[in-house]
Amino acid sequence: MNESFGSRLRARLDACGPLCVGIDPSPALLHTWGLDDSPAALERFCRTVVEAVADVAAVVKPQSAFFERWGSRGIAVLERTIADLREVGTLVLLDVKRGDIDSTMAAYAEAYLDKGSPLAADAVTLSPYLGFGSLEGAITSAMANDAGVFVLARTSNPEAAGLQRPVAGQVLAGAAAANAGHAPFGPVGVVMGATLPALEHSLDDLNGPILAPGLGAQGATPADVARLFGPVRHAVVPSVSRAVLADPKQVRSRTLRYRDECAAHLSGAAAQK
Ligand SMILES: O=c1ccn([C@@H]2O[C@H](COP(=O)(O)O)[C@@H](O)[C@H]2O)c(=O)[nH]1
Repeated sequence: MNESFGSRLRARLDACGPLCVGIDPSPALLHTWGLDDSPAALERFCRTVVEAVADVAAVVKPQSAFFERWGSRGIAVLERTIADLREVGTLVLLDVKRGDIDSTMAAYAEAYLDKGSPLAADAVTLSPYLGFGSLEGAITSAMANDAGVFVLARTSNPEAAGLQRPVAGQVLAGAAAANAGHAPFGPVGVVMGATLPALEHSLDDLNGPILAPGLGAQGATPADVARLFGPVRHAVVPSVSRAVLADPKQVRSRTLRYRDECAAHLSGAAAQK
């Protein structure tokens, strides 16, 4: 695999439409599915989701926390889930929100981005709160491995606003600088919630993808995605977890509905421009 993450993401968005589906096997969802809270149930949950969405979601985003809570047995399920998805060509964005200093950050990059690692994903989420520069090694590693990173800029949770608002511009500027000259996207995406009341920064110069979580359970709608991200509709990847995972029999149909509604609203935003 020698194609950059940006090229692979572009191809996948063009082929499958603009949706990221989260795999969030929380105790509550396992219970709703009639499963016990165990690593075996975790595996069954993941296999069901992979079978339902792997060919229709551009990106699948396992939430690492729900695997980590089972220690090595949960991590083993995460490894298999990542491998199953990548084998069929679905892009895997591992939601781990890591961020640290030099050699520690390098170890995280090795764990999640190095092609040879058992946990290697196509991209990971990173936290920039030790300084955007602390992520440099991970960005270099992402490029070397044809992988990507998504840096938290303005997250979907309401309590983030006070902390993130003053620094989001720096995060976006750092991402744009790292992406300069790359086509069709650079390797550095950003996370901007679909729940935001408004975008306070332009994303025109980002030249990278935008993960927009918050659809469904957190209250954002496909119309919100188009309202916020219409001007960068080619680069936005709205993300939904609980709203498609709530019923094991409806994971695929709900995924298709969210995907098609997002695509329709985003193309409507194009028509209005
Ligand atoms: O800003 C952010 C960044 C990450 N998340 C994660 O996405 C999913 C959202 O799940 P829903 O069920 O669709 O609400 C979850 O794993 C979060 O940790 C986010 O919500 N917001």
